[in-house]
Amino acid sequence: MTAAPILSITDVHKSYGSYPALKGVSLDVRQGEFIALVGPSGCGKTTLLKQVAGFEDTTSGTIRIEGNDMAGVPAALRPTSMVFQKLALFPHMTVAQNIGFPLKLRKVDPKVIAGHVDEMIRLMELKPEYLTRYPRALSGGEQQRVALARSMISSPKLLLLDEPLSALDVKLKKVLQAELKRLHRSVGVTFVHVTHDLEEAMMLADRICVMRSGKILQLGEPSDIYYRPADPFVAGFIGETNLLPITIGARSGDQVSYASSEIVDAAGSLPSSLVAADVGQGPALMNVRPELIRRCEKDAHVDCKLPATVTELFTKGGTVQYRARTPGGQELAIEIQGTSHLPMQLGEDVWLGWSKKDIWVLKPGEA
Ligand SMILES: Nc1ncnc2c1ncn2[C@@H]1O[C@H](COP(=O)(O)OP(=O)(O)OP(=O)(O)O)[C@@H](O)[C@H]1O
Repeated sequence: MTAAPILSITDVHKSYGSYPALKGVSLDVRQGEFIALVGPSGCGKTTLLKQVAGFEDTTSGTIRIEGNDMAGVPAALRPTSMVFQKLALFPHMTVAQNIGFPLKLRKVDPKVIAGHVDEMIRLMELKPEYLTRYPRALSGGEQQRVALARSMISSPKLLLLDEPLSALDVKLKKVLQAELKRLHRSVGVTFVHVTHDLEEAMMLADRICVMRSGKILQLGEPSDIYYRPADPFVAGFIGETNLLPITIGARSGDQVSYASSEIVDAAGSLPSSLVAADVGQGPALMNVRPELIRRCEKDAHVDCKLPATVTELFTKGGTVQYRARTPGGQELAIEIQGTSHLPMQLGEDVWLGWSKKDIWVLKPGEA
């Protein structure tokens, strides 16, 4: 990282009574970055946003924005703006009054406010005739755009988004996701976005931060998180996956030998670049995503293959999802794209193969 981070969170703890909601979180966010915070319900995502926004005092640790320690700085004086899942639009104010409210609080001249409101309306692609309407006369998606417009009007350095799209239907959500991405590109503001939707996180974020039980498990680019998860929990949380038990042997040059009771691999070794640094000799897990697995012939020249019986199949639009079981009892998930005929039938004995380039070997642990 060359430039100083716009947001620097160092060893932040937050307890509610005796309950530790954040247990030593450290995170640096670069200027203009789009960070997605993901993790199971209750892992501390909203709590972390609240500490950054200044809605709550941290129990210990430091939060710096543009290098300035935020300890004791009230929310209103922080260069942040937060958008909530449940809209906090004022029902008795028009759209224009709602959007302009943060500037009114700062006693900005009403004419100047009107100019900024017009700018925000254009930025959020809201129709000018909405300005005089009340929130109840807008759709859910339009209300969320008004909320975004209001959060942007005070030119925050950091926009904190707490699941702003989760209440919208799927179609509208897609539209607003594209809007968020466009907004982020056009304004250059740094976004920290909490979401339950992993596809949304993958699609929007420059880096994804995976949290669990008040801690950060992994921070990385979407492809890193997806293809090189830090542990079995991240691997399974970030999409369906297969974790196949293997035994790691000796390293020799850039290859690591391995053995498996089920996987047939003529080479019996893996490039060490596919093995996480903390994996030593002994038990490990080979992470193989469902979409990397294909049906193959028994004598096919593929990097890895194993026999299995198809136990379930679900057609899902352009893809077919299968479940299969190996003779050793390993359950496998397989996803095959865009076929008009079914490549495998229920109950069929098949061989399944994959190439090594997108696998990842990680240490066993709590999934
Ligand atoms: N004001 C509070 N008093 C007591 N406990 C709280 C308070 N706020 C949050 N918690 C607890 O802290 C933990 C973290 O909550 P938080 O809202 O940050 O989770 P989250 O990851 O945002 O969850 P979700 O995805 O469900 O929104 C939860 O167990 C929650 O019950």
